[in-house]
Amino acid sequence: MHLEIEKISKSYGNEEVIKDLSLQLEANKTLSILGKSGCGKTTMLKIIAGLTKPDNGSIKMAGKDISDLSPEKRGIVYLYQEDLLFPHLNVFENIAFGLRIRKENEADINRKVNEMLLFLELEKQAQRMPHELSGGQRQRVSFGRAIIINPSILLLDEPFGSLDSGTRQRMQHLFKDMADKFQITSLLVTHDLKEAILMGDQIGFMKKGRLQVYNSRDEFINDPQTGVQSELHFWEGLKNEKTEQL
Ligand SMILES: Nc1ncnc2c1ncn2[C@@H]1O[C@H](COP(=O)(O)OP(=O)(O)OP(=O)(O)O)[C@@H](O)[C@H]1O
Repeated sequence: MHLEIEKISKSYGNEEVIKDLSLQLEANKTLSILGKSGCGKTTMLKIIAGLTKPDNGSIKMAGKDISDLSPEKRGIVYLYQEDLLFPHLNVFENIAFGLRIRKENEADINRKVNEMLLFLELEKQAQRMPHELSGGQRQRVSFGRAIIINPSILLLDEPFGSLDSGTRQRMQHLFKDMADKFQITSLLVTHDLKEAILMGDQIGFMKKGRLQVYNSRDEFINDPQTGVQSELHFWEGLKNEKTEQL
């Protein structure tokens, strides 16, 4: 198992924000987690990234306990909605940044960044500065920057939240292609039911700090608390009304 979280909890004052949270995630899979605002999704991601210390519980990666490792040593990338690009660096250099920090040689950097630019369909924008890009293009650059360093786990916090629905859909498909090609293991949190179903190999539902993971899409769809059933009834009701009017 690539990621194993066992019985993590976290309180702020009297508020228990994460309650006995456990999950397991295989390598090269995506776990999407659906939950309402305030249910503890971001806190969970911060704990996995090492930015927040849990009160109890353990985190293992590839069998090794990483609970006491600093964020830098975990090799995890945490990408959130407002993730900013470096404004003074062009697209190429934004994507190359992590490789330069790791002191990779120039030929490797050029090869990897050019491959990534091609994949992201950003080769024509390579020399542009972030302020000269659209929201969707900026988003693609931030994915490229995150994925090029081959993170052990990619944590995505509402990554498509600020995009219009067409761009959002394109980005969801692009991310799925990238996850396959670059063999990414990721956790993605979202408020969006369809996004959770579309993106996840496994789907989790978080409510008031408790996480339930469903191992199949059917299990998730059939549980009334996930909201899929009421969504289906809504559309069915609308369809029947229309048919009656005809
Ligand atoms: N540093 C902190 N100090 C005190 N309380 C906090 C802190 N961080 C989060 N909380 C509280 O923990 C709860 C969960 O917050 P969290 O940000 O994890 O929710 P979320 O599910 O990510 O919400 P959203 O979808 O709105 O981002 C909230 O009630 C929040 O007020």
